[in-house]
Order: sequence, then C-alpha cells, then structure tokens
Amino acid sequence: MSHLDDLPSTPGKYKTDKVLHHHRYLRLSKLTLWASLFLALFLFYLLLSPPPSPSRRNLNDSSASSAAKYGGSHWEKQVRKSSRPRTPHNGLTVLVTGASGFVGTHVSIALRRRGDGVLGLDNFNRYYDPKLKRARQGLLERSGVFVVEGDINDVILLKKLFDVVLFTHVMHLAAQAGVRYAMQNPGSYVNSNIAGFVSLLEVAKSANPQPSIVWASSSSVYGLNSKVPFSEKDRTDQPASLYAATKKAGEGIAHTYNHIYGLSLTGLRFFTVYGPWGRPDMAYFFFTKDILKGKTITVFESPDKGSVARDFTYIDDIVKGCLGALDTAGKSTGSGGKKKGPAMFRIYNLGNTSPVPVTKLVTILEKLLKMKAKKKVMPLPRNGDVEFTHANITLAQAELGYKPSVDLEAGLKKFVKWYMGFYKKKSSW
Ligand SMILES: O=C(O)[C@H]1O[C@H](OP(=O)(O)OP(=O)(O)OC[C@H]2O[C@@H](n3ccc(=O)[nH]c3=O)[C@H](O)[C@@H]2O)[C@H](O)[C@@H](O)[C@@H]1O
Repeated sequence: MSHLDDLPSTPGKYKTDKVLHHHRYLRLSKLTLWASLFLALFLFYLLLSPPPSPSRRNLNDSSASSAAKYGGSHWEKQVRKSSRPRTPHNGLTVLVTGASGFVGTHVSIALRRRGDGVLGLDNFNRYYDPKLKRARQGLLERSGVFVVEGDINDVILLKKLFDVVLFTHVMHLAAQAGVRYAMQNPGSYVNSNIAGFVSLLEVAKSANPQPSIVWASSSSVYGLNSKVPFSEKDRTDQPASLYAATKKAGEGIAHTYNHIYGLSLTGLRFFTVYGPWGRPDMAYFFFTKDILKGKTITVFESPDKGSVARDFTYIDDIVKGCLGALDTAGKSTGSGGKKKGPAMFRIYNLGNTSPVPVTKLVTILEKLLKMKAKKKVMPLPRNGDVEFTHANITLAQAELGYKPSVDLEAGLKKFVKWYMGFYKKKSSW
C-alpha cells in the first residue's frame, strides 16, 4: 500500500489538508506515546541500576566489560597473601599488571615459583578471547597468584593496592598489543599504553617506598630503520604504526618520571614473543589454527618479493630476561613523590638475535602439524607491519645475564603441543 492510498477518493484542497492534518496529528500522538514509554523505561532502568563506581576511569571500549571487583576484608586478605614472598624479608613483592596476558602469566608463575610475592592485575578486556585469559587465570591461581580484576586507568584501585601492599617492584605488562589492530581501534592504544602507563607511574611515584618498575616496550620502536641488528643506541623516531608510536611515547614518559621523581625504570623491547599460552592475534597462533582448519593463510612479502622476517623470541627466554631486569633493577630514589637522587633508567632489547623469514615459520608449522598450508602470498600491506626485525642483545647479555637458548623450531614444537592439548580439551569453545 502506497502513501497515496491514504488520500480520499475525491480530493479537494481543503478536505485533503484536513485529512492530512488529522493523520499527522495521529502520527504525532503515537510518536509522543512511544517517546514517553521509552523515557519511562529509561528512567526505570536508571532507578534500578547501581550507581557507577567512582573509581572507574575507563575510556577504553575494549576494557569496558571489566567492572572493577575489589574491596572488603576477604579481598584484602587475598591481596596480601598473594603478595607475600615465601620467606619473609627475602624475595621481591611484585605487582604484575596484565597478569592474565601471555607474558604476564609466564612471568608471574616464574616469580611465584622461585618464592617471590606476586599480585596480578588484569582488566580481562576483549581484544582477544577472554576465555583464554580466564584459563590463564586458573593456572595462576593454582600457582598461588591472585589476580585483581581492574584497569590500570583506575587510579583509586591502584592507590588501594599500594596502600594494602608495599610493592618493591612493578612488572608492567598491561598494554594494548598488536601492530595491525591500531588502525581499527587507535583509542585503545592511547588509553592503555599512554594514559594507563601514566596512571600507574603517578601512583608509583607517590608511593612510599616507591617501587622499581620494569615494563614492556617493543621492538616496533625501531620502525623503518634499515641498519641491522637493531641496537638500543639506534634512532627510534620513525615508527611505522600507532602501536609503535605509543610504545615510543612510553619510553619518553618513563624517562620523565625517572628524571623528576627518581623512579627506577627499565624498558624491555620485546621481539615477537611466542610460545604456549600465546596470543591468538599473532601470526604463528592463527596460522596454526587456520592450517588445521584447511583455511587459506595470507603470507606477506616485501616489495622486492622477498620474505618478511622476524626475530621470533621464545617465551621462556623472555621470562628469564624479565626476571634478570627485576633482579638488577636499582631502587627508586624518591619517596612520596620527592626525588632524593638520580635513579636507574635502562632500556634493553630482548630478542633472539636470529631472524627467521615468515615463509620458514610456515614451513616449520606445516612439518609440526603434518599438514600442508593453503597459502596466499600478498605484498606487505601498509598497516604498520615492518619488513624485518633483528635484535642486538649485547647489552642485555652483559647487564641482565640474558641468553636466549630456544630456536624457532624447538619453540614452535612446544607451542603446537600446548595448542593441540589445550584446544582438544576445549573443543566446545
Ligand atoms: O616485536 C614486537 O614488538 C611485536 O611483535 C608482535 O608483532 P609482529 O612481529 O608484527 O607479530 P605478528 O603479528 O605475529 O606477525 C609476525 C609476522 O607475520 C607476518 N604476517 C602477519 C599476519 C598475516 O596474516 N600474515 C603475515 O605474513 C607479519 O608481517 C610479521 O612479519 C606483537 O604482535 C606485538 O604486540 C609486539 O610488540
């Protein structure tokens, strides 16, 4: 039925206007009725829903799911217990942010295993499947690590944690990771890697005593550099992605807090970390998934038709580097926000120092999975990826005792074994 059917059969001007006016009136009153109904429902909803927690300082839509869940004497007991080193007065008391993330889980367990006190903090955002993060949380709980559910932008929560526990160290791993996703959700990088980092440093600088902080920077800060291997002394002023730019900004921010407040700060430039319990957004992880499903994978090549390459670094080597950085971190020199002298400021590459072409990564996976990959080769898109990475690790070797020992084939073997076991058990996912 067209709107013309509404008109009377013998339309005279006056009559038509009158009828139209009547119809408009009817539509208007219907509209008013619906609007009032919606308004009433909305007011009813507002009345019933609890007031938002004043402690939420969360602009990140990806973490919006994580309502802060903390407070109360039982919660404080859990926080204290988890943070306590096995032997009192001997061992670190570490706050690990991003504890249910890939590196966070491994580092927390390693610290706990050797007797340090570890408290986890994680917002369980939905950047990738939160069920994997929950499974890692289960692993952490079984190792005696309690994970507080909250965001690093939640200053009130951070202050509360520092009130309850005198942390000697912070291992800051909470971040928005991933190079390519920065084009889809730039705000999440600013929110986590810049605003969140500043929130943490603000609280840490005012803590008394101030903790020493070790945090995750990234190999991506080397951006478009062509001189290899990448050394800490090289320029880092031509990032290729917003992700890289926020990590580079983090290094500048860290320097400021070291300079003004005497916070001891160590930045670790991780090089494409992989392994069991890894991140599903990374190529080695989703290549495995897609090869097993018989789905085509896209393999990027450089403009000269060469393979892009990465200095893939196995998680256990990274964990050793993180522990080395925590153990050698000097004390912060300020207290309650006042600097008393210069404090340590360090940056290290944590790579494997043997880059492998992505085509080789695929060949290894095919061998381990006993399946041929369906490959589509594509030129490297302009989405932030760089052509190659290669770490010079001399400094970390000398000062942290860092010595990577797992090659890509051995590391992927462990990853594939974990993957098969984990997803077989979770076949209903
Ligand atoms: O080293 C780092 O600092 C960074 O390492 C990884 O970033 P990336 O090396 O790009 O790791 P993947 O996303 O797993 O990519 C690995 C390689 O596979 C290639 N790739 C990726 C995706 C794809 O579909 N096809 C493909 O060939 C990429 O170009 C890259 O050369 C992490 O995702 C970052 O969070 C981290 O900071």
